[in-house]
Amino acid sequence: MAATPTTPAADEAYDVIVLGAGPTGENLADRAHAAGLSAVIVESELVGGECSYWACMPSKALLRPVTARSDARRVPGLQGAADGSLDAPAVLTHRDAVAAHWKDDGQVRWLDSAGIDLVRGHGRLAGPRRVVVDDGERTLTARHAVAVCTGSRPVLPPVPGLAEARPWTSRAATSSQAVPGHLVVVGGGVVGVEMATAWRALGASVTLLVRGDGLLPRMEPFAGQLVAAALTEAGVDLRTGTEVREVRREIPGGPVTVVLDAPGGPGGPGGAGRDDIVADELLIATGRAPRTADIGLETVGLAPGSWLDVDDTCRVSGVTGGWLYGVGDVNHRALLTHQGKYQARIAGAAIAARARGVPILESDPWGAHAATADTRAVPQVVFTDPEAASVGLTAAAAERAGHRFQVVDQDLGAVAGAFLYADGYRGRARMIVDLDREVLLGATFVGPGVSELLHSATVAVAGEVPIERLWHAVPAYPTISEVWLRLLETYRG
Ligand SMILES: Cc1cc2nc3c(=O)[nH]c(=O)nc-3n(C[C@H](O)[C@H](O)[C@H](O)COP(=O)(O)OP(=O)(O)OC[C@H]3O[C@@H](n4cnc5c(N)ncnc54)[C@H](O)[C@@H]3O)c2cc1C
Ligand SMILES: NC(=O)c1ccc[n+]([C@@H]2O[C@H](COP(=O)([O-])OP(=O)(O)OC[C@H]3O[C@@H](n4cnc5c(N)ncnc54)[C@H](O)[C@@H]3O)[C@@H](O)[C@H]2O)c1
Repeated sequence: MAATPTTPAADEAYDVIVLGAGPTGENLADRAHAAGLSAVIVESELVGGECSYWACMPSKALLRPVTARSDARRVPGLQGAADGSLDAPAVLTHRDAVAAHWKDDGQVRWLDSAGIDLVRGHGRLAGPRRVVVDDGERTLTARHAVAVCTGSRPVLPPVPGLAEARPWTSRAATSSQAVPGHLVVVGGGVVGVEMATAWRALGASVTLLVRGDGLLPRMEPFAGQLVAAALTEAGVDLRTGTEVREVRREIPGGPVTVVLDAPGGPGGPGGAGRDDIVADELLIATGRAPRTADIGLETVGLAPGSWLDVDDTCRVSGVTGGWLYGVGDVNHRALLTHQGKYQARIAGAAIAARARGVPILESDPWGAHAATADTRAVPQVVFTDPEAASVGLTAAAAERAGHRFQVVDQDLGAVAGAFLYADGYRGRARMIVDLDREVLLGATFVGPGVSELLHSATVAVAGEVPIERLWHAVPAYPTISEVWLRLLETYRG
């Protein structure tokens, strides 16, 4: 019997099509809509993206009880109240609520209220300004722009047996319903240290394997050192200079054997060697890759699977007609929710200006149409215990960039506010001063409660506030912010 011919659905036209409803895509669609453009978002999983369900929000829900308990333990009079272990089931239940039980009704309601259309399904480019959803079920065309906001996914290094062992990646590490007895974490970056902190405090034995000589290699070295000391004190078995050579898991869901190339002799193939670790679970936290392998990049002359190379308006380079944008993780400028949302505001404004035919965009650094902060003033908080917070350049990055600069350090524990915040407060602050322009290039704070201190530094770095004016920004006494005064006093002599 002949198949019934189907009529192809007519193209649906919008001013802007957004691929991916993570924090970046939502904000881009919102900006476009606020500028009077029609916008549709295509989403293959949950509206809200990685951040809401398997990244920022659930991970911070797991970490908040850890830092709250530590803070309480360091305040005289409260120690007894905060003794004992965390109530793991209560923490996991709260985490489930923070992740909205992996349902996106609330975010869909927000899209509705914002006047943004939603198409569920996998979106792919099909030539200039066209997107097909779920292999042609629907075809969308864009009058002005298509914005790829498809984010990133975890990378598994090419270790024999690793993929077959089905290790945890960030999704399982933020959504697991049970605490593993023994968790091995590979990678000493942000995901590795945050998840080692959380699962250790929830009761797991944790082994953290790092191939370099320290943690958090993109931050000032003292950040990794202080976090490493605290993790070790908390009972984490931290092993640096260690490579994973092979992984074996004979029974799905059963124990996993991690074979190491560690100093002191590798374990042999077959049986368990001296340095092998047998654990209940293995988390791989070794970085991210773009989610661009299957989005039709080849139909517009780009290489599938690549990070999208963009200009400061987030427009993708090398695409005729300039209608394609790459915003958020997918452009690899700064893999952080707040930076993706910032880029979305900038790109949304640029798309709207171009749609209106504005002849010259404000595309100089710090202009309305130029993403600038995502390369020059990126704030990041690592929510470990102690917290590590930084913005702008480290000393090493300032050196590489050829600046003439001075490093100014301060013991955070010596500040009155810190002394009151916690008994035996341990922490450190550093600012990097540009000696030619007398402004801050960067700042780093490590210690309990420093996350809320970071925005002051972000304002100073992004605003290029002259040191002589910062001298008049008087921190309230007795707060941890008084570290600013100590840093400036040290610098001015
Ligand atoms: C464990 C962890 C913790 C983190 N914690 C923080 C933190 O505390 N603070 C912070 O700032 N950042 C944090 N991040 C980083 C943050 O999660 C990302 O920077 C952020 O989610 C990027 O947003 P995005 O919108 O670019 O991409 P995503 O959030 O990844 O969203 C992309 C969306 O696109 C959809 N999609 C992909 N392909 C298609 C397609 N072909 N068709 C339709 N839809 C598609 C996906 O389903 C997804 O919903 C963390 C990351 C991890 C892994
Ligand atoms: N609090 C936050 O802001 C937060 C939290 C989590 C994640 N994130 C973002 O998510 C992104 C991903 O985080 P991540 O920790 O996966 O990546 P990352 O790039 O921060 O760290 C990955 C680490 O793994 C190491 N590594 C790479 N290959 C390895 C291998 N084969 N064996 C052992 N180690 C290896 C790297 O040297 C690096 O130190 C980051 O860019 C981060 O900004 C942010």
